[in-house]
Amino acid sequence: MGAATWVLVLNSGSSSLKYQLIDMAGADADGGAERLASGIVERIGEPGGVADHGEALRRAAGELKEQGLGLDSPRLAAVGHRVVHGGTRFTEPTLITDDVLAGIEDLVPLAPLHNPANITGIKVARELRPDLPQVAVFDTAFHATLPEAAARYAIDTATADRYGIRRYGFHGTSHAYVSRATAKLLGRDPADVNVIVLHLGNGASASAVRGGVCVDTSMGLTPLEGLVMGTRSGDLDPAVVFHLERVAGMSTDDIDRLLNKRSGLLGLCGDNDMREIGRRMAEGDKAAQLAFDVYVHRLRRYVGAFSAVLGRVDAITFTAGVGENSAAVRGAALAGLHNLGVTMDPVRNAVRGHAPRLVSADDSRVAVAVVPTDEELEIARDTYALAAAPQDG
Ligand SMILES: Nc1ncnc2c1ncn2[C@@H]1O[C@H](COP(=O)(O)OP(=O)(O)O)[C@@H](O)[C@H]1O
Ligand SMILES: CC(=O)OP(=O)(O)O
Ligand SMILES: [Mg+2]
Repeated sequence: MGAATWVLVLNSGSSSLKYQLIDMAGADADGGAERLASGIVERIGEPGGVADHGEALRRAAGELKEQGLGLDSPRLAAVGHRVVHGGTRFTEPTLITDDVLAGIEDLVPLAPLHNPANITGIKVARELRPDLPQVAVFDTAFHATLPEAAARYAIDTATADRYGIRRYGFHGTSHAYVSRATAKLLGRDPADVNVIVLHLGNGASASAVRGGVCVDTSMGLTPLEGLVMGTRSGDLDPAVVFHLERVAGMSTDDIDRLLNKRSGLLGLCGDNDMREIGRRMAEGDKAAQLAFDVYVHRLRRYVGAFSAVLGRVDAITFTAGVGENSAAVRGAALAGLHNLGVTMDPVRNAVRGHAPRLVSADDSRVAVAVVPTDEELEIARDTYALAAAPQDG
């Protein structure tokens, strides 16, 4: 029988559970981890779907068992959980104790769509394998290095400090993984490379990474700020909220739902999937075109802003569902930015692929890259390093 080198990674979203079982036996900084199984349980809490994240995890466990990879296996070393909000308390991967779990529960008001699902995943995994180390890997952790000038909102300091109001940033495992992978693609040491990472999935965020250290990011107190997303508005004048309260008579919860669930691409054109928007644009659909234009305009603003924040930019990297797959978004976001040293290669940009690749012209001062993200592998590495790797000495 082999040693316990498997890590189960759970990535609970607001209505889905993604899981992967990864064997870390041969893993090093450059790869070697082996994906044994992966799956997704979708439509959690929706008609026709499973009831909650607890049931989703039991279903995932059943699917693994059918493949001969049951969670009762002695090869399983630890469970790694994506936890979206770590607040100021959790800035490193953390072994989950009762006290840590209580700390994650305290952060629910800052991430009401995300942290409750993560907490259910932790509780059910502990029930299934109480003997195993469980590790929380926080979306916010990579952004803990933000300088105060970038992390502070310009509001009354006492109020901000009392209520923990500051920029936390999210998608940190993705920004960390992709910025390192970009340096590797360029054949350079991450410590010497400045990268703007554009993580464009359902949730979307940009970050500015200087020498491997995050110095700015577009998401804020919650994952609502910044870029236009599938269903979230991203940046807007905070007075929009007061206006909707006073003039439209909407409640705080109504506005929360509006901005998180009925805005972004969906709010602008009725579709939140960039593939469908592309099809509609090809048919001359004006609403779809406007949604695309607003999305891209916001992206360009952040590219410009983070170019100024970094001073010297070595690479701009696209990742996640839209970033990895939409040549149209990449092309439009970076068109005509020669003054910033960016020249795309339209042919390279149009080629589909699954490997990290360059899509800029050879004479572009700033490299433009597409790098598939792998949040699960990053979480598995953090989990294994903390809980399961053979200790020296
Ligand atoms: N071929 C494609 N072309 C354009 N957009 C795509 C394509 N495939 C996926 N997407 C976009 O990626 C989004 C999902 O991204 P993903 O990173 O998987 O999201 P998340 O992990 O946040 O759920 C979809 O909503 C869709 O807009
Ligand atoms: C933090 C966040 O926005 O996550 P997701 O993209 O999974 O919704
Ligand atoms: Mg994602």
